[in-house]
Amino acid sequence: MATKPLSILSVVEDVIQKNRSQFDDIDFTSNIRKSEEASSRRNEAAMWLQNIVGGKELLDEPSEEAFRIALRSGIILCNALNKVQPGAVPNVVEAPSDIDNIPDGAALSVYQYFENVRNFLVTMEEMGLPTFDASDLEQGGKSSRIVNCVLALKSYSEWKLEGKNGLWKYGGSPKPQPTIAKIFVRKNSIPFMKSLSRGTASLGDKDGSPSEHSSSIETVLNDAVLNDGSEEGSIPSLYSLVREILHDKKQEEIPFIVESLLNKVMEEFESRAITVQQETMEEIEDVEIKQKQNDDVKYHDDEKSSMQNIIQRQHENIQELKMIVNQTKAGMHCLREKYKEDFICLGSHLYSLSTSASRYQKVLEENRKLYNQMQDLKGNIRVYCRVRPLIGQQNSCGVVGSVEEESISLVTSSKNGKEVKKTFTFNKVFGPSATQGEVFSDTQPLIRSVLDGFNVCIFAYGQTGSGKTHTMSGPDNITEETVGVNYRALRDLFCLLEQRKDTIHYDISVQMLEIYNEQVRDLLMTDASNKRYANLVPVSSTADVLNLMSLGQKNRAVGSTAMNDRSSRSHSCLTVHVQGRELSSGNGLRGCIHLVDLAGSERVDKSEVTGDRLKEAQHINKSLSALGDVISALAQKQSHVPYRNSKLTQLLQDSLGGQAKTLMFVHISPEPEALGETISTLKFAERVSTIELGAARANKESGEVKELKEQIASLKATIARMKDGELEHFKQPSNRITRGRKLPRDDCSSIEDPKKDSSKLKSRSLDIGDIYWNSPPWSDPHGGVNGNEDDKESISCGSMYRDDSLTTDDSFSVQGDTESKQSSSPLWMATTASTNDSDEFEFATSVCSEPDMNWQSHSPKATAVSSLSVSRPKRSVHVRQGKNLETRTTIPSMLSSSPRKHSTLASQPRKHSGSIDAKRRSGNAK
Ligand SMILES: Nc1ncnc2c1ncn2[C@@H]1O[C@H](COP(=O)(O)OP(=O)(O)OP(=O)(O)O)[C@@H](O)[C@H]1O
Repeated sequence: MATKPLSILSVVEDVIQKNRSQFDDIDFTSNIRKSEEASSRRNEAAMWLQNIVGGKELLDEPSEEAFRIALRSGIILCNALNKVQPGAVPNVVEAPSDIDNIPDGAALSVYQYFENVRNFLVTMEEMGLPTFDASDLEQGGKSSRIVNCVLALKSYSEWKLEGKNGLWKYGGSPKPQPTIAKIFVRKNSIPFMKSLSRGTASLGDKDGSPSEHSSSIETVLNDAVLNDGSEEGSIPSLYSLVREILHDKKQEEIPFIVESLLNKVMEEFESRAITVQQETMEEIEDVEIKQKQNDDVKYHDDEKSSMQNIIQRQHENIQELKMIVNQTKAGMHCLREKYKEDFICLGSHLYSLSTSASRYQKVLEENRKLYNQMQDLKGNIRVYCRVRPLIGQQNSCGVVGSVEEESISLVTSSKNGKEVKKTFTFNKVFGPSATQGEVFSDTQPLIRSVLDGFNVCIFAYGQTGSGKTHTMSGPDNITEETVGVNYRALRDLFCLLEQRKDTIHYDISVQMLEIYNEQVRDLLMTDASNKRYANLVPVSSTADVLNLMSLGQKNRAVGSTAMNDRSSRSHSCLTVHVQGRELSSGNGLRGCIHLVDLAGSERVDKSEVTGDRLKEAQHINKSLSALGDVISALAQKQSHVPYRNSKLTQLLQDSLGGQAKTLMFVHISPEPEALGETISTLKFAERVSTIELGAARANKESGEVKELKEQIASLKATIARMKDGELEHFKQPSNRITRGRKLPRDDCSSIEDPKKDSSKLKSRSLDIGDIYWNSPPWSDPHGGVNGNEDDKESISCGSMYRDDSLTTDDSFSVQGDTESKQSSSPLWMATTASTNDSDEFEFATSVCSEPDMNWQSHSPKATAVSSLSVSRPKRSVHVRQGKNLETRTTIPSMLSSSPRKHSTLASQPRKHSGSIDAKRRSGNAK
């Protein structure tokens, strides 16, 4: 849009050009009306002044000239102002007293003129009321401004009279309200108006020729040009235009034409200014938009560049990360290689470690072997002698002359009264002052053997009151120092067990039996109704064993005799069964230790007893005599060892043969009156100590053998199930395949009920069925020593299995069905049983627990060590040359075989026939 230049000259020129014709047709009627309006206003002002001030200076309707002259002195104006606003002009210079004589129009003194008018105008201006120029009072034609001023004061006065306060706003002024455009125009208004004023004044000249008018207009235009400062070149055309308009106009028309022209110029100028302003605003907006767009572009550019920077940085980061990943990969590769090497290294270390471990195992095994070989070299039957102190005679040694490491001398008097010294040699001799600990220290190695799978028997032998119970159990008031071999042995057992727990797992069970008058009784029995089964109680600590021992002691039959009121007339046997499994190989081993406190060995005639006590003593002597027979048979390498002659030898069978290690504590009393018994005891003991059996063997079986056995057992079970009828046959008591032998009926009937409750101890009762199905076989690489049938029958490892040839209908029965027995796996048992002929008591131990089925299926060689009827190669029994052969004959009660009570078993064919029976028959034939 083309914007017209905003210069006064161009505006004036344009206005003149546009309104040229209009200036020619000015309506003078309106001019007249305006003139009338002006005179009316003047009259109103004059009237108001006259009313408020009074006086006669002002006429009712004064002419413009008269109005001006009346007000020239400023007195009326100041007085009127003081009336409206009292004290507004404090000092009003009054007119001289002869003012009436002063001609009209005569000039007042300069002082009056200046002072009053000035004060009036200043005050009016301060009050915010319209004013006029002081010169307006001097020149004609300007009364309208003076009139306006007076009417404004009047209006103010009326506003005040209405009781209003605050800022008064003049509403009656013909002045238009200022606008933006007018403000803009008013910039040049003062000189412009002055020019107009001057122009008007010049137009008012009487001469009033157009050239003079033109000259006035020219002056106005010149002022405008000078103030505008532009378009100097257009002045001539503007002059000619103005002249053209005014040259034919009358004098009185010119002000109106000029006023009209100026109004139009003002309007045009305002509209143009607004337009220019709008255009300027639009331009500014355009510029701003462009600026903004530029800014946006710049922002986008900046953003783009920052994004590019970010991308660049990220790219660099990615590169860096790639580098790190590559480095990490390389590191990982190195690490993997290193780990591989480490693994290989570790593997080789592990291999060497495992090799070392297996070597260590071998060394350990070798160590065990050597250890037990060393024990073997000491002899499998060892005899320790212990001398009891003289009771009540601390300083006397009685008949004991001297006690050496391995020998003891007795001082006796001969027939001729001379003192004779008799010396006896043993593996070890403990004097009266030997402590319980010292006695046990030489027993300790045997305990270790038990955990290595050997059978051990420690028994205390000696006459009543010689200290057997003291050695085995301890005195009545037991302390840590005085506890006997039993407790110490078990404590050691558990100690070793703990040490070996990383290599071998052990299960320990305890059995406690008593043989009284050739009757076997379970000392751990808590249930009186169940007399036929001996308890085998699992234990896990010495405390458990102590509790059991205490229960056993309570159950044990104790009576008094003339010689020792605390004497026990029964044999008691504490048996500890050990079953171990090597954790590495799975190989199993079994061992057991019998701790036997024998009844007193004194002769009946010295016991001075009769009746029941005599019977007890006879039984005791009989069983000890049977023990002597067995030992004698072993010493003389007899083909037949009469284990079956007493319950005691049956019980200890496994510990008296070549399989076991035996330790006999021989106790002697130092009292002179016991000399005879002492000598007999020592002779017997010395004889025993000369026996040297073959090397003992551990009860071990390899994992492979064990596995095969399990398979066989499983197959047998299947066969048994298939052949149900046959199984039923086995279930019949009369047909049951068992091993054992008959015992007198009263053995069982005489069993006493302890009626003791030991509910704290968990025990389990075992029966023959357990053995039948589950007991592991006993293998003997050496085979048997006895070739004849008696031996086959009598070979026992401390157990007596019922022979089916001996069983009768009222014998013990298998508890539960046979298959169910497979689920329980007891290894050892003791049972009581009865037959038609007599009651029987049977007890079994680990070493004789092979089931008959297994036993039958084994080859003779493999099963040679099975308890009953498998022939064994002859073992070497060496009898050391004793110093005194007389020993053999001086203990008739022990060494001379009492009439052997051969079991009918030997001559009776066994019902569970097979190779075993065939062998037996062939043995009989020999
Ligand atoms: N080495 C010893 N030191 C101190 N006292 C002992 C010793 N040996 C035994 N006695 C004491 O001698 C007495 C008899 O001992 P003990 O009862 O052990 O004999 P025993 O051989 O078991 O008799 P019995 O055959 O009648 O059972 C007890 O009072 C016991 O304390």
